[in-house]
Amino acid sequence: MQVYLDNNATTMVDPLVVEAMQPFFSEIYGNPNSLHKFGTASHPALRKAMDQVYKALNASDNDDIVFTSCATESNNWVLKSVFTDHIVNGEKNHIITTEVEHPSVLAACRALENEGVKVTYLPVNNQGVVEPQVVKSFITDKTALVSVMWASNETGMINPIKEIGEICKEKGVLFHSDGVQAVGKIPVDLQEVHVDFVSMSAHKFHGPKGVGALYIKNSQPLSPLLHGGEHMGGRRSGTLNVPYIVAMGKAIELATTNIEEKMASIRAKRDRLEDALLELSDTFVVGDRDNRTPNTILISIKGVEGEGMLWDLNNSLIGASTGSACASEDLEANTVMLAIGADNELAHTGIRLSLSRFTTDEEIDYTIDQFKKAVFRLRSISSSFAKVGPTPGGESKAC
Ligand SMILES: Cc1ncc(COP(=O)(O)O)c(CN[C@@H](CS)C(=O)O)c1O
Repeated sequence: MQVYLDNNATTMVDPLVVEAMQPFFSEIYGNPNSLHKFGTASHPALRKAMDQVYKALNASDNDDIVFTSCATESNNWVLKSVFTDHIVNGEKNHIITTEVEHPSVLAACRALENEGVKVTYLPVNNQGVVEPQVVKSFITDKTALVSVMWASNETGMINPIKEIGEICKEKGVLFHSDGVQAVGKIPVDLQEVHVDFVSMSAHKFHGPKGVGALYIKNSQPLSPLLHGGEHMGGRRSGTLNVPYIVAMGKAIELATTNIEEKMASIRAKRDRLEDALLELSDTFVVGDRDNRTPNTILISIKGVEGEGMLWDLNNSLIGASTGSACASEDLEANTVMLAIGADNELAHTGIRLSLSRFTTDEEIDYTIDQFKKAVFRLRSISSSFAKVGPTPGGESKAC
């Protein structure tokens, strides 16, 4: 048996999505910007995909949704164009974000710091979420943008986006949320929550890699990141990737139809897995599961290096991660665990398990069995665990 539990890194493309893409490779393949029939033949499908995304997000007709190549592009677009539109002219000079954002936000912010922008990286609490009043306390009349991820790719913890949005609206500050780990996984209603910009990525909800989108509230101005053509109303140049846009529409429709039912089913499997793993001594899971995306567990196993655990699980054909795939090469401590106050040793023991709607009960049973065997094996050769020994009574909990 092989079990894929790294769905926060990327997901399998739903076979129904693959089917929806097919006609647009060799049958309806014209350039949508061409005026002839080969080009206009793709327009109905493009309109349908756009409608599917609007419906899934409950976006208003006054809002814009622009397809991009990925969420990394969407995140960079917001940050760099807010800089262009509101900071270069001297109107503002400050951006607020958090310490635990995805690298595509953090690296873009660091690039803007090199341009002289003042960036505040807010801390998170011991649950790994940022507190609205902390956001409010750092907003000044020079703040151009607040950027806070909707849900963490590492922990699944969900930030108080509605409350932060109300603060930003009251203060007249633009608000961006990296919605990659929320869209398609939990309800996102953009008429319920005030956010100016939301980034998303199809390969997180069973669409293909290489297509994402940016939601822009009230179609407000935002300078293009890419120039050179009137595509997407001049918002984002580049020939439309028709099969992938069609795929994103189908994928978001599948992911958000009966989403509560889908969430309940995934959550039940996740909770069963989490409860079983917490039976191991000296383990803890980051964040209260009631405020977490239904598919994610970030578990720390005292005395077991994350990378070692990954390889052991890999030998059992179980795919997991120690944190975001973008950081998988470095053997650094998990930054989110450091941010919530774990010490350096503990922060090296994090394992991220992320399920999907395709995860089966049999796969959960297999994972529980193999995970416990791996922990026993690795602890038996672990110098640190042997030295310390298990905590009497083996304190294990979600926190
Ligand atoms: C919150 C968040 N924001 C942006 C991205 C990037 O999405 P792209 O469409 O691939 O560019 C990701 C992708 N996180 C993967 C790969 S690093 C993970 O293992 O956590 C994300 O989780």
